[in-house]
Amino acid sequence: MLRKLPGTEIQHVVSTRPDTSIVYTPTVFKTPAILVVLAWTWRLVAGTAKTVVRHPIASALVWLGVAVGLLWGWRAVAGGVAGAGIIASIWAGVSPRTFMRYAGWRVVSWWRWMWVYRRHWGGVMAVAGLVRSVRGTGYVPDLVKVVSSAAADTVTVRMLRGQSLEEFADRVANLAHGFGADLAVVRSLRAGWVTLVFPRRDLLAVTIPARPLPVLPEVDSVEIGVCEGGEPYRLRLHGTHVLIAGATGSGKGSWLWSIVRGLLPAQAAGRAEIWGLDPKRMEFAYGKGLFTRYAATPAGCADLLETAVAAMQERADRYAGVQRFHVATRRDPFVVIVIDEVAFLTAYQPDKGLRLRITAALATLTTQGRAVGFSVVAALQDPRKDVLAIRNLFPVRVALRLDEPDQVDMVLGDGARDRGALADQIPHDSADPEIGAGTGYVRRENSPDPARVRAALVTDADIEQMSLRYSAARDSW
Ligand SMILES: Nc1ncnc2c1ncn2[C@@H]1O[C@H](COP(=O)(O)OP(=O)(O)OP(=O)(O)O)[C@@H](O)[C@H]1O
Repeated sequence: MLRKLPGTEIQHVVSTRPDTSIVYTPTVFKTPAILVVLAWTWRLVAGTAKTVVRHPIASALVWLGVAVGLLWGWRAVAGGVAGAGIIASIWAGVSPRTFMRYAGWRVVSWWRWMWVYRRHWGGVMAVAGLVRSVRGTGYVPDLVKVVSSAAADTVTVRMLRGQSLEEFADRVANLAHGFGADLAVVRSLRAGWVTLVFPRRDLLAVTIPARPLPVLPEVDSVEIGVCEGGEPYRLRLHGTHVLIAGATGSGKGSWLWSIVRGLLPAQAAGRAEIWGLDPKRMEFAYGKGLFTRYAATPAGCADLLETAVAAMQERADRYAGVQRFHVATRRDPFVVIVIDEVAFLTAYQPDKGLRLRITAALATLTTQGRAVGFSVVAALQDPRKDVLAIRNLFPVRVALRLDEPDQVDMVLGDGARDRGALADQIPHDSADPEIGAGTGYVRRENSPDPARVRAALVTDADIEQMSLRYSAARDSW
């Protein structure tokens, strides 16, 4: 083996153990001291400038402390720190919200940047396989910014040139464990940049009570629940169609009822109509007085869908050449057709004639309804294509808890699971059905990154209250 080594390198071989790669003694070049001093000075200046640019407030405080110390001595610095501490405590006591917003979270962000991320950055990147070596020099993705909130740390990273988002997405588990989080979500920011979100406290772990009924009639979007960061989550309805997929007990009902709840004031004002299709007779029957129209039998559902198609086409004829977009009015209300377990109507329906009628009506509504104010919201358990061939006609899709990892991309589109939509890992406990129920990932129309959200639970008591207030004793069925 040694004979095969080229030329003089044989002299430098220091290890030839069979279980390790060959190690050579390094060739030492004597660098002039002045070059070493210049290189270190340059690194110091560049590092300081970078720190000042990235952390202007913290840097200014440090410089201020140094200046005060030089001018008036360390007692003055200690007095200043104590004074600032007292002011901060009073501020935090009087208005904790503004204190955290303008000062507290900045300090937490800085601390976590330094203690959690900066300290372990190189090591975690190397172990996760995100460091690249080019001609013997190692390159590490650049940790640019950390923003902490009650819910999560959001870490902004500049990738190495030539690196892709997918490389980070493939290593979410390594990154999460490396930085002491339970999970990590990778989001694209812009070309060459990536955002890593490390949830710290799961704001979605608790059941969210039904959202307040809107004060004004709303049709564009309705408040469904809460986003991962704690902000309200609104689902757009007008001008789109929504597919909600989730295993049994995943909480599809809370999504459907939150949609109904959010539209009730608009329906009462005559600007919206909610049509309910309830083939299992389990979901909407309890509050069927809340729907403008309601059907439960397969034949009734087929008739209702065809009625919707006819109304949609009549509206499209009227609009042709006159108006291109729908505006919800009393004459032309926004019609939302809410369907529980659509597979009962499309795949499991034994009557082929009915199945074909229903599939054709659904395809027509989902391809032509958006512009004229007809939206379909459908829920189903099994997202396979043979169960709902037209699933791609739903621009907004929601993946609640799913049984298998493959189903995530079936619902949210290719690569969604790699981007952090771990719908197959949403917790479930048959002893406590509320655990994880209503939690899901949403792929929005304008972003490839899935968002984790949780719908509010609309209880039977909420439905009773809504019925008392809004049931207009409809006689349409
Ligand atoms: N958003 C939520 N928050 C907390 N608990 C919820 C939520 N949604 C549903 N649950 C709980 O989970 C249980 C199952 O919910 P739900 O019936 O809506 O599931 P599903 O997906 O419609 O199931 P199936 O397909 O079998 O009808 C409910 O009884 C309720 O206790």
